[in-house]
Formats: sequence, structure tokens, C-alpha cells
Amino acid sequence: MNPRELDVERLTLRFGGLCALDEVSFTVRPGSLHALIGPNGAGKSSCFNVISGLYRATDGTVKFGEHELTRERPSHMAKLGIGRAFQNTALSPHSTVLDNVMLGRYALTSGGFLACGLRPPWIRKQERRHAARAAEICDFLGIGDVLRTPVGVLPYGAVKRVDIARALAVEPSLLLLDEPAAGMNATETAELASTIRQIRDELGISILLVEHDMGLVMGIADQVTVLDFGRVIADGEPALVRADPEVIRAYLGTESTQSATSTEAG
Ligand SMILES: Nc1ncnc2c1ncn2[C@@H]1O[C@H](COP(=O)(O)OP(=O)(O)OP(=O)(O)O)[C@@H](O)[C@H]1O
Repeated sequence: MNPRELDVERLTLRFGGLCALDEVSFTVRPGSLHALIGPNGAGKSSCFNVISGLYRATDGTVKFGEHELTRERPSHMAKLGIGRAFQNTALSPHSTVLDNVMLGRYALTSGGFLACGLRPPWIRKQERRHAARAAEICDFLGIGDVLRTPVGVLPYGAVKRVDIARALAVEPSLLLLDEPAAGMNATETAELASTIRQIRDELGISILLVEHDMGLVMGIADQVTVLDFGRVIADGEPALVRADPEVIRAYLGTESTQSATSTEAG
């Protein structure tokens, strides 16, 4: 799929009297790793949820190439080349890693309900092809040795990778990652940072990363947009954003202040 730009323009989202997003604009360039950060309640998840079709924008647009995403159903995202991994993974704990990742392949499956039920030879051949590709993606993410293991018994870091594998299984040109490092220890976070880099560099996939961990973001992002109280307060390369007085002020008094100014991941 051809790489496309993701253009967020004057995105506004209100919950009653609360303005969660106030004319937010930024662009994710094809093949880049773009981070969206900000203190608690800044509007990061709201923005992620509007882009991925879970929330309806009050105003503004989100364009992916020529497609206007604010009018698309969430189920169409995969067909447009957008893969999403969520903060609280929606994986089935009793199913195997492979079966969970195969869920991502269904968006690419041809054949109607009847054909799938009867499973003629061409459907079985297609399933084998999809399973082989799903296994390849798991190998890439370092979970190829647990394909037949139920997700529920895996360590947390591996579960997150299964969710990313499921998102990559739709063969996206844009990957949306919502706080992938949440709940991870330092080692898992460093390993995740290197995996996210590989997804950009080796697969050429654009990534929009919503993340709390400033160290992770500053170490790997090409471009960073900072939200505070639903507004963009900075947008640029990590080094510039980190030195921005308004960004430092926004993080003052939060636990991330120290990492905002000193830590680098990977
Ligand atoms: N479904 C909702 N209904 C009402 N208010 C909401 C809803 N979702 C978010 N908000 C409010 O919108 C604002 C932005 O919240 P959001 O979760 O997007 O911030 P965030 O930057 O992701 O925060 P955190 O880092 O704590 O996850 C907050 O004031 C929050 O309380």
C-alpha cells in the first residue's frame, strides 16, 4: 500500500462543557515515527480515539491520503491501511497467539459467510497463506516461538507484542499505538523501543505513538506533538520540543518532569 500522510486539522472534541481537544492540528509524514505526548488528561487518548474512529469529532478533519477518517466506520480502518494497537488489549486470553493475530487477517480475507462455512479448497489455501504470514509477523516481533500458546499465560511484554502483531496483520501503512509501554518495566520498554524503530525502518510503516513515557518518545520519535489541556503547545523534533519552555512548564509538578529533561530510551 502506498504511504500516505495523516493530516489532523483543527480537530475539536467536546464532552458536554469539557473541551478535550481544541483545534488540534499535526501531520504524520509517510514513513515517520510521530509521537503525541502530554501530561495526564491532555487529550492524547481522545485524539487517538477520534483518529481511529471510536469517538466522533465535534469539528475538524482527519485525512489519511484522500480519505476523510472522521466519516469512516472503525471497521473500515484496516481496509484503508491503518492498524491499531490499544492501551487495554482486546485479545482473547484463551486463544493462541496465532489465532489472535489471525483476527487481524480477516479484514484481508475474501469469500463470503457461506464459503467460509463450507470451507472449499480455495478457502483453506487462503487460510494457510494468511497463517503463514501471521507467523512471519510474529517472528518479526520476537513471539514466533509462542504461536500455539494461549495469550493469557504470556508475560505482559509478550501480550503487548501480540496486540502489535494483530495490528500489523492488516498490512497497514500507518500503525496507531496507544501507550504501548504502559505497565512495562525498563527492560521491556527498551526492547519495545527497538521493535518500534524496526517497524518504521524495516517495514517502512508510519507510526503514530501516543505515549506517557517521555524517555521512550524522545529516544525514538522523528517528530513530537505535545498536548496540554486539549491544545497543541509544541510540535517539532524531539530535541526542540524537550527544550521548549511551555513543554517544561506543562510537565512541571508531574512525575514525568525528570524524564522530560534527562532520560533517553534505546
Ligand atoms: N468519554 C469521556 N467522557 C467525558 N470526558 C472524557 C471522556 N474521555 C476523556 N474525557 C476527558 O477529556 C480530557 C482528556 O482526556 P484523555 O483521556 O484524552 O487524556 P490523556 O492525555 O489520554 O490522559 P492520560 O494520559 O491520563 O490517559 C480529560 O479531562 C478527560 O477527563
